[in-house]
Amino acid sequence: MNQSKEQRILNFVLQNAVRGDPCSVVDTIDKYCSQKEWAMNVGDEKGKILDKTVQEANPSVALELGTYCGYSAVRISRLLKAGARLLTVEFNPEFAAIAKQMIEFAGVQDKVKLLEGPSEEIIPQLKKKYEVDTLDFVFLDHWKDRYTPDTILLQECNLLRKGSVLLADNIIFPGAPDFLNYVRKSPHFQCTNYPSHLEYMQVEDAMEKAVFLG
Ligand SMILES: O=C(NC/C=C/[C@H]1O[C@@H](Sc2ccncc2)[C@H](O)[C@@H]1O)c1cc([N+](=O)[O-])cc(O)c1O
Ligand SMILES: [Mg+2]
Repeated sequence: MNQSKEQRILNFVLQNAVRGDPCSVVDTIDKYCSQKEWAMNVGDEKGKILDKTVQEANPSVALELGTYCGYSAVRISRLLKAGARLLTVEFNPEFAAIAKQMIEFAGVQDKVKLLEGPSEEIIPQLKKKYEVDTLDFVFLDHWKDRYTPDTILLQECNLLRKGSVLLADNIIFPGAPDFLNYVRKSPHFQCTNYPSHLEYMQVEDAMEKAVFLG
């Protein structure tokens, strides 16, 4: 049975990156996906925006929706302070298995908890089952039509506090128009747009930061 693209990305990392070095894992994925096979990792250009936003928020508890191969989970967790944790949600079992190995190879497994299942099921479990009080940072990079319902769900589950930072990928391509509308029109969010480019391509894209005002 021939390998999946995601398996080929993982194998390239296992053979070319430095075990226990998250930066080398991130750089190696970017090398493969820019030179060999495109894949929907946030990439290095938007990754730098992600880095700055994470460092500014300096979260104790962060949530990622859409793990895929674990690129942004490794990228985010490498910046977390001692004792801080990232919960990342992935519902595709094949992707979750790849991401688990990617996270372990990078040596960030003590900071990252991969939750398998759809975000709409996992989010309501975060407080009781995963001992979350409120979320300091949320990275949205899953199905684009889930950004808005999941943002509403996070509020309904009282998982956001004054100052919680949401960062959404792909605002332009593939686009998340209803999310953009929702957060920009809502009195509960202060929004900032970060123009960028689609990972590994010369296509316009952008990220949107939405800070919850309570
Ligand atoms: O479609 C995109 N992303 C969807 C990502 C989806 C990821 O999240 C879950 S869905 C899920 C996870 C958790 N809960 C519910 C659903 C999928 O199994 C995948 O791992 C995308 C597409 C392009 N592009 O250029 O076409 C570029 C990008 O940067 C993208 O992020
Ligand atoms: Mg994306």
